[in-house]
Amino acid sequence: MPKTMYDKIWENHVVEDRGNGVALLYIDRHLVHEVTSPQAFEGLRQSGRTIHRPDSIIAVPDHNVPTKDRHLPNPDPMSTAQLKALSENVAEFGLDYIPMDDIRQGIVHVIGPEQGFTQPGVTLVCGDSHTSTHGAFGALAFGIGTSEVEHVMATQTLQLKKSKNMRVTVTGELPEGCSAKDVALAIIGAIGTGGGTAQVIEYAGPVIEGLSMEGRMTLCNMAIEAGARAGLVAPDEKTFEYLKGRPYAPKAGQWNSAVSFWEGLKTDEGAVFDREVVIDGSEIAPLVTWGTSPEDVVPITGTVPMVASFSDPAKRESAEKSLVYMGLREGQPMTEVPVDRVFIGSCTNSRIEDIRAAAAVIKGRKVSSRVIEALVVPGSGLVKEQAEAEGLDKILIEAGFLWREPGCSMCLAMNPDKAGKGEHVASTSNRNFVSRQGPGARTHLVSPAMAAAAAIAGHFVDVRKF
Ligand SMILES: CC(C)[C@H](C(=O)O)[C@@H](O)C(=O)O
Ligand code: SF4
Repeated sequence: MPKTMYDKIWENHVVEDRGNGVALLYIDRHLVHEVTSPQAFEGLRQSGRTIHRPDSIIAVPDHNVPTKDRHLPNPDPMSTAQLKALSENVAEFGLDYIPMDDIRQGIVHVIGPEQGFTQPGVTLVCGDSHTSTHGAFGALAFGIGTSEVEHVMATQTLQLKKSKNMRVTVTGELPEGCSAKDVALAIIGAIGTGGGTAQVIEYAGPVIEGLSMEGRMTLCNMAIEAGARAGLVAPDEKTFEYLKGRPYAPKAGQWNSAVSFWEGLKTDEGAVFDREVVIDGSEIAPLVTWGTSPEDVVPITGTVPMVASFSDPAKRESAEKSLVYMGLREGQPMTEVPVDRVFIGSCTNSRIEDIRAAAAVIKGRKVSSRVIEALVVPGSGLVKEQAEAEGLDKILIEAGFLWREPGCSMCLAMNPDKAGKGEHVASTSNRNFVSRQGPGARTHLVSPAMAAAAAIAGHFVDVRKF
């Protein structure tokens, strides 16, 4: 019977079939950050257990790290405690660790692929919901809770229920001025934040094939915002090219056999998906969110929706609340929404391609005087180094942007980078929840090019006409 890529990876990892679609699955790789690991290490210590395969783990601090003045004491005692716990735990358990002052440090979902640790066909977990990012390489990658982190550390397995197969095909050609972020937002806008529940989404079609690895990561990163267990893209020449020569990638002697195994992972001709969604990529426009859920998207050419336009009463009620929180009025053109702060970063959009896209818009222009602060936070030290080698930092700094050290930063404000109450933030991150970027802050999700254009204009603007 023809199989999907998800079926194949699942079957390759079953240790024990427990019936009813439940199985004990072997976990190949595990990424660890400071927020969701302290209790897991503590649990191991208390039960006198060790880590089954220390070589399956890379640990890195990212959420709490300050993005400036790293030589000074961390102002937040909770962050300090978590960062200290991570460095002590990795030493005690003998794990690969990328400390804060290492050029390779960065957001866990940026550094995994960058180090070649993320590979096609593997099962990869992390105590973090955006682990779906790694599906861009054809890895079965998903977020787990802290108790599962401990379980994987101790046993290298997880008991899981198999998800359903869903395929989202994006046809046609992406219009000028649109990027992977707009594709991700368009999909969530179409299927909703519950659209992928209990499913693994395989992204396919010419638009997906045309995306770079960075773009595919942006797309899979947001699979979780559509409620999916994981996102997947079939590995191809771009995937192999990206991985070749990276520190953890297969070495010369094993490379060819790895590639032929990876080539066999793609979904077989005629495999049946439980659900198929087709989106016309040529209809996608640069998108902006107006509400407090990632599904609340409108094209930049559009207006804030009328509450009465939602047929579902629950959605009507939440739209009403969102508009009050966001300080927007029904029918307001999106280009009239002001921007007080700009954040270009996060595991969604902090890779070199994202910084290049922002710099291309910003070059020779100045950040609007109404913008309090415009931040660019590269996803890793290596991204930062590359951007600086290309002179992108200079373009950004000359325009009035702040150029920072890598980390999660204002994506979730677990560090000193926060937006103020009532401020509208043009943000390249993935969640626009209430107070996500600081108490009372109003997040609008956009692509890097759209965030850059908003910084210059001081309000949202169509980057295609900019
Ligand atoms: C802190 C962590 C548990 C959390 C997650 O799992 O996603 C964070 O990364 C986020 O983006 O909200
Ligand atoms: S950048 Fe944001 S979404 Fe990504 S791991 Fe960090 S906090 Fe979570």
